[in-house]
Amino acid sequence: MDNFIQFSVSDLAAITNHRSGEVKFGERIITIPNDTPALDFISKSDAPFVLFGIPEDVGVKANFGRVGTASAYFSAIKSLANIQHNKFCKGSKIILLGHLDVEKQMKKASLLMANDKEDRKELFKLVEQIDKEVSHLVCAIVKLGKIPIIIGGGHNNAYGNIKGLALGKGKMVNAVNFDAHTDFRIMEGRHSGNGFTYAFEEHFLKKYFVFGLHEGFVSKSVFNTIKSIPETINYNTYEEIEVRKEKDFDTELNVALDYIKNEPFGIELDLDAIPGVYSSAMTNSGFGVDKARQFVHHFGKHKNASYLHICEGAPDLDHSNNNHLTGKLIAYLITDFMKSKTL
Ligand SMILES: N=CN[C@@H](CCC(=O)O)C(=O)O
Repeated sequence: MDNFIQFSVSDLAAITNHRSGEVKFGERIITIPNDTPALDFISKSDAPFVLFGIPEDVGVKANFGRVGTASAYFSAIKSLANIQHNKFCKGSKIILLGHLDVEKQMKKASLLMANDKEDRKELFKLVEQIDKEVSHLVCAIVKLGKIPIIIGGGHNNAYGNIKGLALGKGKMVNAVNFDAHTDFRIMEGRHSGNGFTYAFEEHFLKKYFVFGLHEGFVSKSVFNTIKSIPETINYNTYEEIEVRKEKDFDTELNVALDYIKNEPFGIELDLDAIPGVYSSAMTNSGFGVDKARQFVHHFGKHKNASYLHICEGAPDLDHSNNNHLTGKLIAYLITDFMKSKTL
C-alpha cells in the first residue's frame, strides 16, 4: 500500500507495558508481517476490525481551527495496547494496520496561514489529497468484509470514510454523528467543517443524523438547509435532551437508529462534543463520556454499522501531566465498539 506506514510487531511491543500474570491487548493485537502484502493478509485473517490512524490537522487548520489532532492516533494506540485482553474484549479481534503517511501534507500546511486567501486554497488542496487516501483505504478494507476503525485527525475525514464505504458497498450509505456541530458548512473548499456536505452533494451520503448538536454553534443558514432536505438530514440537540428535557436520550438513540439503519452506515464521533476533551472546538458543556460510550454501543451493535471514526481529539493542546487521557478515552470507545459486535 502506498502512502502508508505499517505498524510492526516491534512497534507494538515498544508501547506495551508487560506485567507477569497479565495479558495486554498489545500482546494479542494483530500486525501485518513485513513480508506479506497487507490486503492479502487482512483478507485471510479472522479478525473483524482493522484500525488505522490519520495523524493530520490540515482540515482543522483550513477550517480556522486550532491544530493538534495529529497526535490523537499515537496517544490512542498507546492506551489501547495496555488494555487487558480478557473475556470482555480480545486484542486478537483487531488488526492494527498503521497510519496514513500525511507528513508531506502536514509539512506544507505548517507553512500556510488559513487567514490568507491563497494559502487557504492550498490547504483545501492538501485536504483533498488526504481525502483520496482515506477513501481508498476505507473502500479496500470494506471490500474485504472488514470493519474499519479510523482514528483522526480532523472531522474532514468523514468525507473520505463515507465515500470509501459507499464505493466499497457499491451504493449510497448513511451516517450518524455524535457532534456539537453539523459539519454541513458550505462547499467553499475542503476542510473539517464540511465533510458531510461534500459527501451528500457527491451522492455518497444518503441519510445523515446529527446526534446532540449544540444549538448555539449551528448557523441559521445551515438550519435552513437541513429544513429543506428532511429526507436526508435529521438531528436532535443537546439542549432538547439534557437541558430542557423535551426529549429522552434513550428514545432518541432509537429515533436516530431508525432514521439510518436501512443502509450500511458509518458511526462518526467528534470528541469536541464531550466536555473537557482537548480539541480545536473544546467545550465545557455537552454529553459526558458515558453517554458517548452508550452512543457507540447502541449504534455499533446494529448489523449495518460499518465503520467507527473517532476524530478531533487533540492531546497536543493538553499541556497538563494528564495528556494521556484523550488516548485513554479513545481506547474506551474503540473497545465499546468491539464489544457491541461481540457481547
Ligand atoms: N469539525 C468541526 N467543525 C466545527 C468546529 C470548528 C472549530 O471551532 O474548530 C465547525 O466547523 O463548526
